[in-house]
Formats: sequence, structure tokens, C-alpha cells
Amino acid sequence: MLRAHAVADVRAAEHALAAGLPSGELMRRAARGLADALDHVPAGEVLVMLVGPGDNGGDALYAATHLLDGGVRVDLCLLDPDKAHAAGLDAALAAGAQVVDAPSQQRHCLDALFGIGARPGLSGRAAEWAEWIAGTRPRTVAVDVPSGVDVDGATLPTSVHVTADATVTFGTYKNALLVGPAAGAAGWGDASIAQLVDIGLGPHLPQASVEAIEASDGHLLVETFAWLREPASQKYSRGVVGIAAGSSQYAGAAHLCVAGALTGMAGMVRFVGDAELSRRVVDRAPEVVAGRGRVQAWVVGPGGGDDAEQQLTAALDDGVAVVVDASALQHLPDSFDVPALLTPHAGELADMLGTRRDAIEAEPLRHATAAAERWGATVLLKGARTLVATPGRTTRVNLTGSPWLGTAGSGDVLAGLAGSLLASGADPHDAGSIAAFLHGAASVRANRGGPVTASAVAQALPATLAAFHDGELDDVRDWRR
Ligand SMILES: NC(=O)C1=CN([C@@H]2O[C@H](COP(=O)(O)OP(=O)(O)OC[C@H]3O[C@@H](n4cnc5c(N)ncnc54)[C@H](O)[C@@H]3O)[C@@H](O)[C@H]2O)[C@@H](O)CC1
Repeated sequence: MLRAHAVADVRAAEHALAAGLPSGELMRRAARGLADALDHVPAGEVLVMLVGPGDNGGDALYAATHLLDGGVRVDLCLLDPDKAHAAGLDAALAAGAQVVDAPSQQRHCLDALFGIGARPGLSGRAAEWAEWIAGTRPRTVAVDVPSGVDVDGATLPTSVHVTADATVTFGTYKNALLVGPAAGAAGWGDASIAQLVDIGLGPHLPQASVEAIEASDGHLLVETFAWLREPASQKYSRGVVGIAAGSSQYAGAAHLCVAGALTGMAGMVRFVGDAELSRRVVDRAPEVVAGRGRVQAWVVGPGGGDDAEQQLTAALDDGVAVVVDASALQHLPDSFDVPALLTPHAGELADMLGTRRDAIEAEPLRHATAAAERWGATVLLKGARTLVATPGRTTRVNLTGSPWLGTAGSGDVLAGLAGSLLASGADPHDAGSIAAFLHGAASVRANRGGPVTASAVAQALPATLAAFHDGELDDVRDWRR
């Protein structure tokens, strides 16, 4: 599991760790790791460092000494020369760095304006330099976080901020490096995730503020699904998922939701809908059982018609866990008596909360968390970095997938898959986050670097699940710029 921590927790951990170390040791570790991460800058090239007034700038100045030793030339732009880290500046100048007024032609840039001490937003020369990066596009690495973002809120409070090609962070990830829209400014090139330099904080860090499932977390499956630990299983021990999806207008949603459910962990899929749709679903997927009956979880809403409200009421009356998607989200009860996973996209969450879609997109973390609290349920907010928020649990962000996954019907597959995980024993938080992880990974495996259909994602899911279980998943994200 990849973990991010809140700024206050990082600071407390740094204090605790620093207390047992020689003065300046943490910054030395950070600077060494930063210099190592800049090994793409060839000897003889000029790297311009944008140096702010705090320890973020100090990291860069000490890193400069290592780079200069290796033959890289370093220009320093000091935001406030009187406030630059004094010992770091002396060391950098002694090693051969030169101070310049402003960045100009340099093809490599280090953003060390502000780190976790940043107030969101940039002004004055810091804003001018961020605009120089945007206009000139040097290869830019941000130190700890890109300057100008809201580190804990993971937002971009103004349009003026540094957009880096990569970020090198220290001790632990920060929310802004994993969660959109801020993570977009940290550089989600192919490597996608900031490079983490271990400075020894681990033992001092509390519970994460945000976490992300990784390809190496296949053990989660065995931990989550008790029947996987049994020597033998049968369909009922694996769980039965009921699907109430599709309508005469959106018949495809029924097929895709069922396809998602059939790829998952449940032992059996039931389908309820009108007679004609049920016949078509069973024709296409003969393993599906049509009609009501005992289930361990319901999926209600994908492609649902006018009867979505009635379907949701019937599902809730069953007293089992429920995935509420698409049209059923318009009929939410005031609170849930059963474990519930709500799966809106930004527009649907905006309707749920009585706000605008762009407000959700600007602050997805805050709104997903607020909705989870409001309904006492798990909220899976779909997007480039899907969030799964549950009261009392660490919010999960999904890092798998590619822009190609934004395709008609992919949400129907996701809802079906999540329902099958729910029926098979996962709680809504695990069901939603594991489903989002597998769904994104399957889309990349189905056609790396190119378009996928929702059907192709569903087809790729069983092998993706097997590879995850066996610890054999390769890289599962494809967010090239
Ligand atoms: N504390 C530690 O033990 C370690 C800290 N490290 C580095 O130190 C950084 C944190 O250093 P600081 O606490 O000094 O904070 P920063 O370096 O982020 O900067 C804080 C300073 O910038 C000013 N400032 C913040 N936002 C501004 C804005 N938007 N416009 C204008 N001025 C602004 C503040 O008034 C303050 O003077 C980390 O991000 C990391 O890079 C690393 O060296 C690892 C160890």
C-alpha cells in the first residue's frame, strides 16, 4: 500500500526523528536523495534552481553541492536572498553555483520555492517563475511538492502553480502527490507517481491520510475474502450478487454490469429486470440466473429506467449490502441501514450534494469525504484518480488505468465488479477500492496505450484478478501526457 500523510503528521514525525539525530542530518538525507534523483541532468548542462525562503530551498542548495561535484552547472534564482537557507547557500556557492536574477534559457529546472510549509497559491516573482516554466517548458523536477498547490487538500487553488514533469518527495507521500487535481501538477508522466526518498520517517508516522493499492498488494484478496483461504469452496460460499440494471433505453448497461459481476469473486449472478431484458441477458450469459432470490449484495442503477427508485427500495428491503450507481443515486434514502457503496461521477455527486460539477472537480477529496459522512456510506467518486471515502477509514485513491478508460459503459462494468466483491465478503471500502484498482489495471492490460471498450475491460478482468492474486501484475497505469 502506498501511503500519504498530512503535513502536520509529517512535521511531527520529522521532529521525533530529528531529536535522535545530529543537527541537519534530515536535510542532508533529503539533499542526497534529491541529487541522486536528478541523475538525468548530464554533466555540463545548466540546471536552474528556483530557491524559496524555507527548508525546501535548503534541500535544493545542498543538493546543488552534489550536482556540482558531478559536473552539472547550477544557476540559483533566490526568491528572497536574505531569507535563503544561509548554510546551504554558502555551501552551494563554495561548490561553484552562481546566482542569477531570473530563469532564462536553462533546459533543466528545480522547483524548490515552497514545500510542506507552503501557503496555497503563488504571487510576485514566484508566480512569474511558475509562468516561465509553463511557457518555456524546461524539464522540471519539484522538490517535495510542486509549488502553489494545496498540499493536504490536493487542490490547485489558483491557476498559477508550478507544473512539474516529476516530483521527488521525502519521508512519505503527500495528499497533493496522489489525489487530483493537484497530482496533475506533480507530473503524472509515465512514471506517474512522485519518487519517494526514504529519510527514516517510517516508524514515526501515524495512520495515513490517503492510501493507494499497489500491484504488489495481491495479499489483500486473501485477507479480504475468507473463502479464498478455505481448501474448497462452492458457489454459495463465494456469494451471490443480484443485478438490477438496464432498461429498454439502456439495455447494454444490463449486459455490461452483468459482465463486470461475472468476472469477480461471487459464485453466482442473479439478474432482475423485465422479462424481455432478462431473456436477452441470459441468452448472452447463460450462467446468469434470472429472477429474485437470496443474494448477499445488490447492484442497483446502471442504465436504470423509471423503476430505479423501486429497484433500490426492493434491494434495501433485502437487508444486504448494496452498490448504488447511476440513476439510483437520484433516490438515495436519508441514511443506510445496510453496508452501502455509492458510485457517482462528478456530475452525479454534484447533484447529490446540491452543488456544481466544476466544484466537485476542483475539490474531489473534500466532496467525496463530505458525501461519505453525509450518508454514512462509502462513496466511490469516479474520475482520473478515483477516490473511495468511508467514515473512519483512510481514503483510498486509485492509481491504475489510463485516459482511455473514460468510455461508455465502463462504469457499468465497475459497478458489477464492485457488487460481486461485496457479495463475496468485502466491505464497501475494500470492494470499491479493489474494484477500481482491478478495473483500471484491466483497461491497461486490455490495450496498453490505446482505446478500450467496456466489454474489453470486462474480458480482461479475470486474468487481471489472477495476476494480482499471484503477485504477477506488471505496471498497471498509463497516464502519458
Ligand atoms: N523539517 C524537516 O525535518 C525536513 C524538511 N525538509 C524540507 O523542508 C520543507 C519544509 O520547509 P519549511 O517548513 O521551511 O517550509 P517551506 O520551505 O515550504 O517554506 C516556508 C516559507 O515559505 C513562505 N511561504 C510559504 N508559502 C508561500 C507562498 N505561497 N508565497 C510566499 N511565501 C510563502 C513561508 O512564509 C515560509 O517562510 C519540506 O517540504 C522539505 O522540502 C527536508 O529537508 C526533510 C527534513
